[in-house]
Amino acid sequence: MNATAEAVTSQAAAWSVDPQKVVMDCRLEKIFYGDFLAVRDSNVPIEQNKITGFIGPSGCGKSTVLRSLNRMNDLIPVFRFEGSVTYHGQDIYDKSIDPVLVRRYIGMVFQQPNPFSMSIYDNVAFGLRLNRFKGDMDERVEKALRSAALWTEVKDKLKNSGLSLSGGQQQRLCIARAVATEPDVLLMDEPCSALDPIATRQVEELMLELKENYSVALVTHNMQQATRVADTTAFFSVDISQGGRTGYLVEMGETRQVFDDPQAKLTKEYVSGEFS
Ligand SMILES: Nc1ncnc2c1ncn2[C@@H]1O[C@H](COP(=O)(O)OP(=O)(O)OP(=O)(O)O)[C@@H](O)[C@H]1O
Repeated sequence: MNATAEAVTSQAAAWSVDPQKVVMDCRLEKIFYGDFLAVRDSNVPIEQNKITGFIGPSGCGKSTVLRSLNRMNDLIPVFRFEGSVTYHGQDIYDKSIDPVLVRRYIGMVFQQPNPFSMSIYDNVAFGLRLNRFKGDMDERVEKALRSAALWTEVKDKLKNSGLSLSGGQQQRLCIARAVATEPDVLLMDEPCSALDPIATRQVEELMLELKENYSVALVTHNMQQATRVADTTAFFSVDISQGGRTGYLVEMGETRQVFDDPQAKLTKEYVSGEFS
């Protein structure tokens, strides 16, 4: 069986998900940058209150897929999307949908902690002000910082610059900023790659707490991290059979199954470290 046929079969065979628990139904048919087909044929359901991990070798399209889930790629002029991403029954790529509103409900945390050059308080309040939040700002800022497990460390220095924090604290500040507007889904693109092991562990523990209230999609290069935090894992690979380098979903399932009993040969080779 060739890689393409194997991928289609394994996706179908490995896993079935209860549609009632799917918060985002992502059917990614083709994603282009200009003429380059970056990702094809990947159905990636994101389940409610679970962490869905995306793993795979460099360049297989993990970040492209993640950024397609809240229309972040729209900011790239050559980006073109075919397929649908349905959030609570609404296709976010429908012409009538405002991408800014999409990002209000589907928030994002990036690889490099990127606090704005402003106070800790203002960093968290930023999105609320943008959305013309009329409620008690202090209360919401505190709530967001508590959700990001940062409150006790910063409560006495809220006027200090966000840039004065350590890398791990900055990343938790970015998580606080993302959750302040109370989104529904959090997209996290390698949120620990710039952090040391202690800060990584703190952010991982935070992710496990956050999934009580949010549905999380997580790109990670770190397979141990996927096994520690992801409920479900999607493994992507690169198809070079047509002369290009096109990413596609090989297999998706419960994390334990993907790592301990992979259905596809490619998944088995990847999780056992035979190729990276
Ligand atoms: N803005 C862009 N313009 C053109 N091509 C891009 C752009 N962003 C990504 N690509 C290409 O799309 C493909 C997938 O990239 P992507 O960053 O999504 O992969 P990835 O699996 O997240 O990689 P990594 O693990 O190295 O971060 C790569 O071939 C990359 O060069």
